[in-house]
Amino acid sequence: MSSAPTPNNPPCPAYRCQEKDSFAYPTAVERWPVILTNVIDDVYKSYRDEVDPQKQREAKEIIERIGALKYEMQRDRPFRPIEEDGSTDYTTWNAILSQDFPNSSWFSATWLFSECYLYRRVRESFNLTTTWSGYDPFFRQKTSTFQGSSSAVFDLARRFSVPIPSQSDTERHLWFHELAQVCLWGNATDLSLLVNMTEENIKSLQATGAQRLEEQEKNIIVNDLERVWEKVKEMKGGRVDFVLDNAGFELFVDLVLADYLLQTSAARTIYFHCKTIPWFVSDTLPSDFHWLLDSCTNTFFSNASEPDLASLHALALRWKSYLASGAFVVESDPFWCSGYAYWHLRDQAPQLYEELSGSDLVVFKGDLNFRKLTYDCKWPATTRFREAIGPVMSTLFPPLVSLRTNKADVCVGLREGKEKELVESGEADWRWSGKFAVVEYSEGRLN
Ligand SMILES: O=P(O)(O)OC[C@H]1O[C@](O)(CO)[C@@H](O)[C@@H]1O
Repeated sequence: MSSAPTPNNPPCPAYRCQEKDSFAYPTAVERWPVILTNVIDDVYKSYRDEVDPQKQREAKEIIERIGALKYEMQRDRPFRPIEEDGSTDYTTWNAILSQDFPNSSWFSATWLFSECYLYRRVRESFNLTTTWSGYDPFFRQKTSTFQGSSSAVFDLARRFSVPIPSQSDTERHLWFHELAQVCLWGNATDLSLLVNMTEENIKSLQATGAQRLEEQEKNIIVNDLERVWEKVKEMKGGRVDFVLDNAGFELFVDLVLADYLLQTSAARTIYFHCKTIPWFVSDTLPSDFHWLLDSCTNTFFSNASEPDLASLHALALRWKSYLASGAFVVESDPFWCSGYAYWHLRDQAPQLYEELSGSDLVVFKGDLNFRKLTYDCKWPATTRFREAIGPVMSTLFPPLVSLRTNKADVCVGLREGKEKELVESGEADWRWSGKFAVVEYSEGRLN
């Protein structure tokens, strides 16, 4: 590699929305317009009964701005700077725009950057108002999808509401494998992709039973789970960090795994890293985290049976007690909502990097985190994960694992011949169909 990678010049050629054979293209052409239209519909629903004239006027302004954004994006106009919108990060955005994307437009820039910029522009539309600046236009969708996940939520609550009895090493091993897989497949159901999925499709992806997990295990095309277990089984009262992805069901299963790590004393503290602004539709904000705990103890799932509700309440009360005792810590940092790949974590967010350096294991959930770890570029699929996450993350950072269902082109870590097998077995869209997953581990800093 001749020079250090930069956002518009990753270590391998970038995926760009203008490339019709990449998932970037349908994402920009078909999915982004739907997502923006849904934002408009949501604001409309929220303001139509509003009596405050300022709120009404500002809602109309937001709708106009999102309409203009959609027009600009669909016609591949050049990027413009983020307005001074009262946020702390607009200068960082404008610096990257002028340094790295001075002549770029929506389809010519890297897919990773364009998509992050899209969500930052949505936020700008709200930030520029007085009465809507804290509003999350995706909250309604997040809550209704969580409501639709109730059968998997209660399956898990019935099993895990009671504290885990003491376990033999073999039992611990088996439980860890099962819960890590539940946590992995919880990523299959994110809202930006599920625009066209039926409730039945979603339920099948969320199935938590052992038999179903066993069937799905063959779809984990890179599986380092055993290496993760080797690390976890040695841990005693450590620190684990979850760089979260989606709110709702995915967060729920993250909490189940985190709870298991606490109860088995592998971890003493679990840090959850949330987004700072509404992001990729369903990503977790600190408010979503607290909302989830509340929705499991209030009347949100009011149609469930008494025993089911009692299980869920018991589980959520235990999680709340972890928050109160400091065993669960909720954090957020603007870096997670920047346009930078994680190759730049140390230089762009030194404090966050420093803090994460104290972790024993950092769990990166979901597709976008994987894209950012690997710089979202055209690595040969057999590239080693260590190489794709770059020198800092592979040799100076703590052990890390990415739990990701594949929803974008980039993929690394495959064994020789696997890609060919997938394509020949009729899975031409294996990179982004969401049917396959990877668990990729880096043992991190060289002591
Ligand atoms: O919630 P996740 O797993 O990060 O998925 C979001 C991803 O899904 C997609 O919407 C699929 O392309 C990507 O844009 C993004 O990387």
